[in-house]
Amino acid sequence: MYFASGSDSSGSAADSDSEASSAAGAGEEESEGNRSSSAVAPAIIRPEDCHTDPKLLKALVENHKRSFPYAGAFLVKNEEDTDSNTVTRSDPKKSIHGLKGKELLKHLHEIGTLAKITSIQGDQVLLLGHCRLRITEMVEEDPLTVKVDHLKVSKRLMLTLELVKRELEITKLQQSIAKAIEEKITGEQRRYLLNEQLKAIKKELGLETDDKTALSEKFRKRIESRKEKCPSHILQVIEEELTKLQLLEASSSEFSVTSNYLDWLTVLPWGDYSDENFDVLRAQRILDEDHYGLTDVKERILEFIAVGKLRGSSQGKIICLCGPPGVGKTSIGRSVARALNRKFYRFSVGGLSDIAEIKGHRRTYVGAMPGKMVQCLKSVGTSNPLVLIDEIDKLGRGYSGDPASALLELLDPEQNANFLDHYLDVPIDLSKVLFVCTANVIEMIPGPLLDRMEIITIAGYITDEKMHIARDYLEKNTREACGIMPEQVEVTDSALLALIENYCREAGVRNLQKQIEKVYRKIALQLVRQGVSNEPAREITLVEPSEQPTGVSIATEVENKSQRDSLAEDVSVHVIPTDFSCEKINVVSLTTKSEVDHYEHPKGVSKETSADDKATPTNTSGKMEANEHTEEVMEALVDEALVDKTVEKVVVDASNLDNFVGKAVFQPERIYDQTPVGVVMGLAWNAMGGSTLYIETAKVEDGEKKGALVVTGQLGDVMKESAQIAHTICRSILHEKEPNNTFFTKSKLHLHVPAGATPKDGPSAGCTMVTSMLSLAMGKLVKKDLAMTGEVTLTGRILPIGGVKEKTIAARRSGIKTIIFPAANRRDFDELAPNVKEGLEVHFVDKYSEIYDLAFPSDSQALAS
Ligand SMILES: Nc1ncnc2c1ncn2[C@@H]1O[C@H](COP(=O)(O)OP(=O)(O)OP(=O)(O)O)[C@@H](O)[C@H]1O
Repeated sequence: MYFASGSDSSGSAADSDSEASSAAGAGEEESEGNRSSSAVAPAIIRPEDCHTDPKLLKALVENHKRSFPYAGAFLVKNEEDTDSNTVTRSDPKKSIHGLKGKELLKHLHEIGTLAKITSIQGDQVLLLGHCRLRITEMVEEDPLTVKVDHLKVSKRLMLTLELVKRELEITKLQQSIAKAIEEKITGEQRRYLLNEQLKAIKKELGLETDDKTALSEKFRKRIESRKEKCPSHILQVIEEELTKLQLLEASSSEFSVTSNYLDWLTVLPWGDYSDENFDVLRAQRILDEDHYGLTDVKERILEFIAVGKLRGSSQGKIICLCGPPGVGKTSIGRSVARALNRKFYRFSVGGLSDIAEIKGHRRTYVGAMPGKMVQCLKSVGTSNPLVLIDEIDKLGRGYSGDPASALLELLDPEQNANFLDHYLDVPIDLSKVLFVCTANVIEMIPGPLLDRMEIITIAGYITDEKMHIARDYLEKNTREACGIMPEQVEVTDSALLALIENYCREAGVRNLQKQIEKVYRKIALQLVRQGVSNEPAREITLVEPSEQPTGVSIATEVENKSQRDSLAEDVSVHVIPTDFSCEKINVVSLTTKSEVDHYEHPKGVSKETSADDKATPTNTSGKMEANEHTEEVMEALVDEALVDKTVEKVVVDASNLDNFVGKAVFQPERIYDQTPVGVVMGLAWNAMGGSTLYIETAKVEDGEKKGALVVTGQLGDVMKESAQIAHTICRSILHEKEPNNTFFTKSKLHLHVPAGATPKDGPSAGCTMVTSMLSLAMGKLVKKDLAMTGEVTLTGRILPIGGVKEKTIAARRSGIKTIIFPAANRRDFDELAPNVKEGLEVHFVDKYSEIYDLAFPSDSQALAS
């Protein structure tokens, strides 16, 4: 950096962070404006490194003594800017001090600063910068004295001003923010302080306790009332947790975990039991009240209650109600709870795969919850509810733990006295809980669970039972739910029968219930359309002729007139113009307000006019006078209307059923009235109930060594094997019956089981397949209205099958008169209700030869093949 000395003096100067160098004084004449001087120093040089030019110092001292002590200071140009020959990189200071006059001037910046010499001590000069200068010409060489121009700087000032303004704004903003924050903090502090003071005062006065104390009080109060009944280990845990709660900071997460835990612990009904009712007669009445039939199921339940009565408690058994959907498993469970006077809780475990649903989460998890059983106890408020676990056969596969094992721990009477929920972490006694499970198929229930269950099977209903259920339970409930009076509707037996047989053929009655609901919804709409409302207020609309041919009307609500008197109090009368002749007064109908609004006016009557008139009852006396007899006639007609328009009953019978529920969904199961050669009816069952099915066999082609069998109809492996077995047996039977018949060795057969889209499996169609193939081989028709079921072995033995009741019901539904069952199933059949067995000819067989005799009686019609 370089400094220039004052105008008429010269010298050198240096300040603390820059280096002084030489300067040249200027002549007297420059003092007014053009002053010249110079000082040279390289950057980053310490004061001790400074070179003092005695001539320059002397000039500066002289200047300082005068009344105008100024010098000019100029920066040395950067090395790059200067001539490298003159100022070398290695020693710029030395080089610059060696220069004089013009040479030196060349290395100085043209612009410099006018500086006041404030003090000179020894060879140290203190300068104070004032304004900018520009060197114009050199006056003296040594010390360098130059003429200068004083520069005005207005543009820079403007820029500086802008910067200053900006800085000012920023400072102001910062100040206001700081102020706001400060105010907020002090406000909050104030509020907090005041609140704390208030709390302290209230506490002192005994008006309020703090949050922690209030919470602890709440938990203590809850448990206080059942301290006697609550197990001691639970009380101990509660006490420990309460102490812990007092030590925790109310805002900490641990505090909320502990208080939640205490909430659960104290809310459970420890030792609270509902008084069990073991009155068998009452139970029977309740069960009959809720369900038709199901005698064996009810009997089993009553036995169970009777044992409970003798023992004094009913625990120790898990009942499992098993049967197709909609047969009333869930609702039976609900009835049992009612009969025993236990609270009812239901949860489904279908698809359940997380054992936390049963056992709860550990408390360490965020959002941890106890399992279903603890939730159940909380919601029912007693320790001995009836818990219905639905869909136990559809339990999911666990990804963390096995849900079946968790259920076992819950259900097993041996284990559940000390059931441990992960969340509660204290043993709970569930031994007084009565568990009832439901399932569609027993086979899918996990073995260890099944082992501990008392299975009660509900097979499904026959038409007759469905009729009773529909008539006495479903229809009644639905009618009430729809707000329809019994006298307003009649659903005939034929309609119900058609509904059951053609629309809802499944084992249960859920679909039947839906269809009945559909019928009643339609009836409700029909009744409303007819203008019947079961609401108390009713309106009668009369149509009064307009005397004006333009259609201007006297339509109004007739109030306080004689008509009104003749009606019930809650009936009002609307008069709407229809005709221009005053003789014609029509009672439109007994109607609701909405019907009045939608009333179609006859031609010639302006709807708008009528509507307006109707809305604003005007003085109609003039018009009424014009039709003196109107009132009289109307009165008579209203009376008549009341008599005539009593509610028309809606009758639903088989002929108009499809107006209510659409076209029938089911075609009759029977495809053939008399099965042709090669076709035999079999019986099948699955989770949905029983059904009949046909086994059809046809010949594909003939020829030496062509004997073979193809099967179709989505048959499973077991059923395919059954077909192979049947094919083999048929050969030996045919050989025995007709030794010369070579049908099976020469014919390629095709066996099909409709319906082709439904997958089927199981061995129970074995005997039916044999019969079907033999019928074809011998060209004999099978006995009419015969159905059979039974597994067949290679030696012709008939093995038992499942679903006897379902199959019997299905056979009855299809109008079958004779059924063949395996002899081993006789017991199952004997257990069936008499109404299920009624009118059926049933044969129990051990060997296929017996079936043969039944299926092809000696007088059967033989057809030529
Ligand atoms: N015997 C019956 N008497 C009167 N109503 C019955 C009878 N059986 C079933 N119901 C009625 O049928 C409806 C369906 O019954 P529910 O829901 O109990 O069937 P579910 O066997 O539990 O079916 P899912 O296996 O699909 O759960 C209920 O409204 C029930 O009241």
